[in-house]
Amino acid sequence: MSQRVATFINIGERTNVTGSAKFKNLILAGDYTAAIEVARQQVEAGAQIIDVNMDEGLLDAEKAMETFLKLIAAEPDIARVPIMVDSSKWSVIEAGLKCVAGKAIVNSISLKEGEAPFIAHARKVRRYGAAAVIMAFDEKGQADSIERKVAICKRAYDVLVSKAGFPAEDIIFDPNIFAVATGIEEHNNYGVDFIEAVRRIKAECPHARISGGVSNLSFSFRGNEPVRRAMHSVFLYHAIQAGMDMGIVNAGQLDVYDQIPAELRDACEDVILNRRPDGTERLLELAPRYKKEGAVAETAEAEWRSWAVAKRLEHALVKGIDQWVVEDTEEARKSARRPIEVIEGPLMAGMNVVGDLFGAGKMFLPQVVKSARVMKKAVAHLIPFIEAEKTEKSKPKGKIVMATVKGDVHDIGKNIVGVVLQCNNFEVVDLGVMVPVQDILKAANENEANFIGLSGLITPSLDEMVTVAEEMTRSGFKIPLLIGGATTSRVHTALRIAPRYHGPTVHVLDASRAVGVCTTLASDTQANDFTAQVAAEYEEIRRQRAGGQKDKLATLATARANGLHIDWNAYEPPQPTFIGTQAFADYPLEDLVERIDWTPFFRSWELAGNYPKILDDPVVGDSARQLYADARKMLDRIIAEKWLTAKGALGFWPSRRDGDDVVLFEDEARTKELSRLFFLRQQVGKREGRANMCLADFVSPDQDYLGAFAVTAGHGIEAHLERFKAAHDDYSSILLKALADRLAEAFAERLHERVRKEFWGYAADEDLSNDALIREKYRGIRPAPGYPACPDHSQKPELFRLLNAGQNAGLSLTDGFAMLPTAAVSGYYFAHPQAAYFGVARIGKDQVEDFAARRGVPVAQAEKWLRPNLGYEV
Ligand SMILES: C[S@@+](CC[C@H](N)C(=O)[O-])C[C@H]1O[C@@H](n2cnc3c(N)ncnc32)[C@H](O)[C@@H]1O
Repeated sequence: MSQRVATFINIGERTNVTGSAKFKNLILAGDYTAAIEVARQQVEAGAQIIDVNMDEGLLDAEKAMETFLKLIAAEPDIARVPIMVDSSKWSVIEAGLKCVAGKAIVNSISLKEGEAPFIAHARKVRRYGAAAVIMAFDEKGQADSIERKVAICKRAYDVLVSKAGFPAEDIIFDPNIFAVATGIEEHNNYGVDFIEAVRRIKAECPHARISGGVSNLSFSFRGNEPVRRAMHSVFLYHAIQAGMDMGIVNAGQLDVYDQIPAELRDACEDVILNRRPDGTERLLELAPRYKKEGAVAETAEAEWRSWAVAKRLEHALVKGIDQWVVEDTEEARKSARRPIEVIEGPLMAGMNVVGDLFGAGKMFLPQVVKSARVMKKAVAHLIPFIEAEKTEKSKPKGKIVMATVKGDVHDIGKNIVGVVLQCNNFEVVDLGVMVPVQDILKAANENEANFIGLSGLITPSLDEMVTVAEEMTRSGFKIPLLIGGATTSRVHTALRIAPRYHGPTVHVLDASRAVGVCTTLASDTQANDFTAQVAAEYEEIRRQRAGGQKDKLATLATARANGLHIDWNAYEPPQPTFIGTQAFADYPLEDLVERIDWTPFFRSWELAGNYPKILDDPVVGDSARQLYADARKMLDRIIAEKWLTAKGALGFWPSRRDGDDVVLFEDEARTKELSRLFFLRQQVGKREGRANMCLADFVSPDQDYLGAFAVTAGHGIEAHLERFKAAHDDYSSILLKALADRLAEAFAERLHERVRKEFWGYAADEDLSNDALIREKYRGIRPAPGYPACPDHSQKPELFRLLNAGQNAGLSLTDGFAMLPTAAVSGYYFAHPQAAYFGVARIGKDQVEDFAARRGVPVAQAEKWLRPNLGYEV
């Protein structure tokens, strides 16, 4: 099969006014520029011949044919494929033939009006050196049975060869493909008739070729593209084996026969080969299920594998197919002067297409990451050759330490920038993702870096970048700081980051600018001018932004007076079933799967929309479905092969509120103080009747309880990340990280549910669906340090101490209070029915001083911890 498929010729059908409404409208509107693009797209999608038809009542078809073909002749990338001049009018065909420089194909002539005109037309075709499509048509009409198909073709063949001197190899028969599965019994054998006729015509008419308009076949399934594509693929699979040489078919829209789901493929086969009387009913029954399933495979594999190597590399990059990338890269390398040219040429060109599609919203992050995986594999193959080639002269232009900052796992942008810089002779020290500031500075020192590049995709990264800038200043760095990533901007860099760093700070818009910026900054002559110019631009941005008025904050005393006043006399605090902690050493992952909230999973890949609706989204649905299928597949393996271990701890303690603190005790008598948690209160002005909230307000000043938890699903992840790293597989790596995050969140959700029903037991009868759980329709909250109601991350060490999270859950904290393993969730449990989430937002200096005094730390330390919430400049 594959051998024959490789020689099968696709005839593009979109430049046909009778078949494409879009093309017709362009021609009617005289928009030939856009019409030519249609031809180009066809060729790019793999058409090896393009069929041009201008048979439209409102058109001067001869003129249109002439104009269009002349324009095409001037486009080398289109003109390289033969043109099929298609018309039912001989005058139009002749007008076309006059404009085609290379070998043309006439579509079509037939015995419809008898032998004499047929011979006359054939002779004329011959004079132009063209080939011709011969329709299986005679004086009696179209051939509809095997016998008539074969008989008419044989007769035409004999006439052409013996009477018109027509070369047999220039004869292309079209024995008519008719629609099957129409509900009319006579039509059931049409597929078989065509295939059988092909076999016999090939035997009886040596050297002649066979073609056909494939889309007719599936006419009854209009509107169901996936089923139509499957039918076409199955049909061609058999017809090509029988000897079909070419076909009018949308080349980019054929599924790979082997990849069609077996059930659908069998049903199509039953219909096309007329294998069972109820074939049509069965396919009709099945069809709706596949309507939304999308493409089985974008382009028939055999087809794109035959393209030129640069085109193949581009296709592999755009489609994220890594199967052949090493062999294609090797082929490109062999024909390149230097290995680096493969990167600078076809690979970068392919990545540019990816970048453009991504930018235009036609491609989404999961696909881009798959593309990056292809790129990485290609580059990994080339690196040894590039290294081997390096001479004394090619010293790196500079060294850059790059990192995705702490709190962020996204590194595609960074990786691409890294690749581009490496290709341009910069040395890249890539520290990976979630890199704490200390590690960045340490690496920069150790490597004597010339620049530091920070990347981030999520908003919290912006603050982390400010921290890095401050730390760089504190540590006396002077080297340029480059800021990049989707969430960053020139304005944020100018307003927040640049003022915190004493050296040059430059926002780099995208990978393509990175080389220019680094080259300029590495240049002895240009660096100073450039940094001065950027600094002046940023100063101007700051000047323009200055002066915006902010709401006035209430004093801490006023805010406290306006706190939430719960009637504690009317409340009986529920007693937990135990005091102290409980550990879960190996929580079953199976128990977590149904608690997974998939919506944030898609968001982490920048696919907007709620699960499960997102799977049917008209824009991102295809991407989302593909990603979801990959995720479920990996999740099954995570569980079956126990890639990850979930560990956690929870605890309950007698407690009491003390101002804005909550005091925890070892004993029910509340005499032995165990801990004190320091909460913050809203100070932004409130409307009448709205409280200035603080989490402490939800705890009784007499006798109450507070709970806490810390869970992770990240144990064991490293070995697998290493494995993916070795395979240059960022896609699987990020997928695994995202799934581990999901499992950790699901663990938190599941544990909270058990807390309410079992361990604290204040809602034993709760019975909520997963959807209701996700919407947090239950009593009580589990606020997490670092989130808006308790934005202070620095309370995490105390939380971890209380839970003995190190021993009980194998969890630790980085210097920046990020939890390790990364897939982790922690927080407090509040049980009061009025407990709700809120945001502390901006706070005043009076509260920061009060907070510092309560915690026994200098005000400056408190300001550092609370920086994102400070309502004043420091
Ligand atoms: C980040 S989402 C996580 C749940 C989501 N279903 C998931 O799987 O990703 C919600 C959690 O964030 C925390 N959270 C949300 N809003 C908060 C707030 N204002 N203050 C404190 N914590 C908050 C709580 O721990 C809450 O359970």
